[in-house]
Amino acid sequence: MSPDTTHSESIPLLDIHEASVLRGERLILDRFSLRLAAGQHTAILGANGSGKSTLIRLIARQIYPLAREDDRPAIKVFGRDRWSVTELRSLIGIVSPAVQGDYTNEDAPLEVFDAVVSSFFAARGLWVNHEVTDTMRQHALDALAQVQASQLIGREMASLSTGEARRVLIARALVHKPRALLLDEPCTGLDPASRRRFLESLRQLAQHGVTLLLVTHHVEEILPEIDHVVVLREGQLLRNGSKGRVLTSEALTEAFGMPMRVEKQGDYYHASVG
Ligand SMILES: Nc1ncnc2c1ncn2[C@@H]1O[C@H](COP(=O)(O)OP(=O)(O)OP(=O)(O)O)[C@@H](O)[C@H]1O
Repeated sequence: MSPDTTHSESIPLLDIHEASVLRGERLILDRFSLRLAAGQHTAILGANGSGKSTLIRLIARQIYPLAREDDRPAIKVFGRDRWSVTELRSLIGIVSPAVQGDYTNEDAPLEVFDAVVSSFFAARGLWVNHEVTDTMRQHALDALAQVQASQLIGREMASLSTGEARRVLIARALVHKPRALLLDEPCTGLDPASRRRFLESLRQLAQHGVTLLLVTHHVEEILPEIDHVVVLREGQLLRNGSKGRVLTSEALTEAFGMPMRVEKQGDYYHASVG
């Protein structure tokens, strides 16, 4: 497929068709279908164990669906079912707490700029055989500036706060100028003020051409730019539609198995138990 057709806006970002995922003996996703248009900022919401991480791992090609009886591909990303992981990363950047743990490991020190620029080599840090070009250097500097993290250059990743390290990892994903960013629980570990600042920086990305797929337990983190919401429950798609239609007390009560009250507060939504 030519790069031009791959980048056509008419091709969905994600097209999952009756995908089933088995982990151990258990069917975690059961004939799961979901189609997201290119450019459609989306929040993926669900209780613990509802299948959010499994879905991310499926999109990231860390796990594979069961083969379908009719041999049709169960998952296509930007219209294609075959991608090398490196190719895919340059179209969808993925930032998750698991990735962050790997980059902030004190036993394997890593400087901030190296953490970002080494993304060009799909490596964790630079090695002697990696030749960093001026263009790569500039893209890395631009990406760090885009998430207000330039001042962190020179610091060890392990010395950063949770929010700082997360911004650096988003910069690492942004060096490829991806079309989409898949963020798994991006506000975990942030205090309320850091969370608000961090969400504002995500809004900037959303407004400048990066499609956001935000996986969260928290309705409060759904940015005004996100208009599409997917709710999972027990490995199934419970709701899928516009924010106004999906973020209701009734839907969240069903999703979390407990009475929930959803209210709109300005451009954001708020949910409480009871
Ligand atoms: N490797 C595995 N083997 C067996 N079961 C698994 C495996 N990985 C996940 N599961 C199960 O699959 C279900 C969905 O897990 P998943 O991690 O996708 O949920 P989640 O929505 O991301 O949860 P959380 O919000 O707690 O992170 C859970 O019941 C979990 O116990």
